Amino acid sequence: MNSNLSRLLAVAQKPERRIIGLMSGTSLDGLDVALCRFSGHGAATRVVVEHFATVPYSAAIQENIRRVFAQDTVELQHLTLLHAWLGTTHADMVLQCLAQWNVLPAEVDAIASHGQTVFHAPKHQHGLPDWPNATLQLGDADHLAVRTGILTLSDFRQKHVAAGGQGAPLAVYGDYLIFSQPGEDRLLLNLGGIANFTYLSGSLDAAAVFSTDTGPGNTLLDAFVRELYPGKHFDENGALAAQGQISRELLTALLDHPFFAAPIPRTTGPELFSAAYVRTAQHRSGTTSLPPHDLLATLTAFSATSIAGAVRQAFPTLPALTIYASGGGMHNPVLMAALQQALSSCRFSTTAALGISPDAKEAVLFAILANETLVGEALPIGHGEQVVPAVSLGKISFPS
Ligand SMILES: Nc1ncnc2c1ncn2[C@@H]1O[C@H](COP(=O)(O)OP(=O)(O)OP(=O)(O)O)[C@@H](O)[C@H]1O
Ligand SMILES: CC(=O)N[C@H]1[C@@H]2OC[C@@H](O2)[C@@H](O)[C@@H]1O[C@H](C)C(=O)O
Repeated sequence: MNSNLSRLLAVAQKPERRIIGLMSGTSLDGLDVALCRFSGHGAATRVVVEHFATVPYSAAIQENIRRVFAQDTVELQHLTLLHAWLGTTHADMVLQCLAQWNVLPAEVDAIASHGQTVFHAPKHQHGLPDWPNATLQLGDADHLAVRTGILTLSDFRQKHVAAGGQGAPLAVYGDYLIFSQPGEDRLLLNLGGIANFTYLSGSLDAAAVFSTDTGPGNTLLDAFVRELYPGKHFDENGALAAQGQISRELLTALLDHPFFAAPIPRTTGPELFSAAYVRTAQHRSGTTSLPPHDLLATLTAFSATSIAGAVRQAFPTLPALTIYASGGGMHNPVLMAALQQALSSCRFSTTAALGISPDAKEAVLFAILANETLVGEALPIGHGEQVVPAVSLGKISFPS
C-alpha cells in the first residue's frame, strides 16, 4: 500500500490519537493551540486536553492579515504570499509549543488547522443571486505538514458549503459529540469576534440540535477600542464600557438590519459588522458625536441584545436552558451582566464546568472534527431548515 495511505490507516486504527487543534479567529489575537488526546469517535468520543496555549500574533502578523481581512479589494500578490507564509508561521508556532511541552512532533498523530478566515461570504451577505455561499481561510496546510512532519487536516469549511451549508458555525459537530447531556437543555455560547451558539437537547435528540451565528461578539468593541484608545486592543474587563451610558437611539439603529430577522441558522462576519456599519447607524440615529465610553457601552449592549434576540427567536417561550459560555467575551463582565439580564430565566456557566477550558474550546473543536474525519462516520444532526450537512470535513495533507 502507498506509504501515506498506510500511515493514515495506522492513525485511524490506533486506540488513542494525539491531535493538535489550531484556531485563529476573527479577533486576530493569536493562534490557539490545543494538544488533545482522543479515544473513540462519534458519541463515544473521549477527549483530554493535554496542553493549551495561545501564541500571540505580533503586530506585524496582525498587520499582514488586516491588509486582506474582510476587505473588498486586496493586492493579489499579498494574498498569495500570505497563504504560504501563514502556513509556515503556524507550523513554527506549533513547533514552538511542542518544544515548550517536551513533546516530539513524531508523538503527534495529526494537526487540525482551521486557518485564518479572511473573507466569509454567505449568500445573504454577498447578495449576488447567481453565486454560492463561500468562505476563505488562509494558511496552507501542505506547508504545515511538510514543516512539522505531522499529518495535517485543514480547510474544514469548504465541504460544509459544498454540502449546502454556509461554512459556519462548525462548532455544532463537536459540541454535539462532547457536550450533550441527558436531562439538560444546553446552549453552548461562544463569545468570539462573532458570537454563535449551539443548542443541545436534554433528550439527546440529534434532530433537535442546531447552531447559528448571532452577530457581533467582540469584533466591534475591539475595532473601536483600537481606534479611540491608541495602544489598547480590547476593552479589558469591560472597564471602558462600564463608564458609559447606553444610547438607545444608536442601539435601535444598530439592531435595524435584516440579518437579525433572517431565519436561523445564519452566519456572518466582520465583512458586515464593521466600523462602517456602526458609523452608518450613528448617522441614521444622529449619534455621531457620542462620547467614546457611551459608544462602547452601546456596542456592548448591541452584542448582548443581538445574542439574546437570537436565543429568543429560536425559543420564543424560553425553556430552562443552561448556557455554557466560552470565548474571549466571557471575560468581559459588562457583556456577561447584560446577557444575564436579557436572559434572566437561563442558568449561566462556562465550558470549564464541562471539563474544557473556555479559551481552548474552539481549537479543541477542530481537533474533534479531524478525529471524526480520520475514524468516525458522518453525523446526521438537525432537521429541516436547520439540518447540519452530514459529511466528513477537512482536506488531508501528507508531510511527504
Ligand atoms: N479580560 C477581558 N475583558 C474583556 N474582553 C476580553 C478579555 N479577554 C478577552 N477578551 C475579548 O476576547 C477577544 C478574543 O476572543 P477569542 O479569542 O474568543 O476570539 P476569536 O477566537 O478570535 O473569535 P471568533 O470565535 O469570532 O473566531 C479579545 O479580542 C477581546 O475582545
Ligand atoms: C467563517 C468563520 O471563520 N466563522 C467563525 C467566526 O468566529 C465565530 C463565528 O464566526 C463562527 O461562525 C466561526 O467559527 C466557529 C469556530 C465555528 O465555525 O463554529
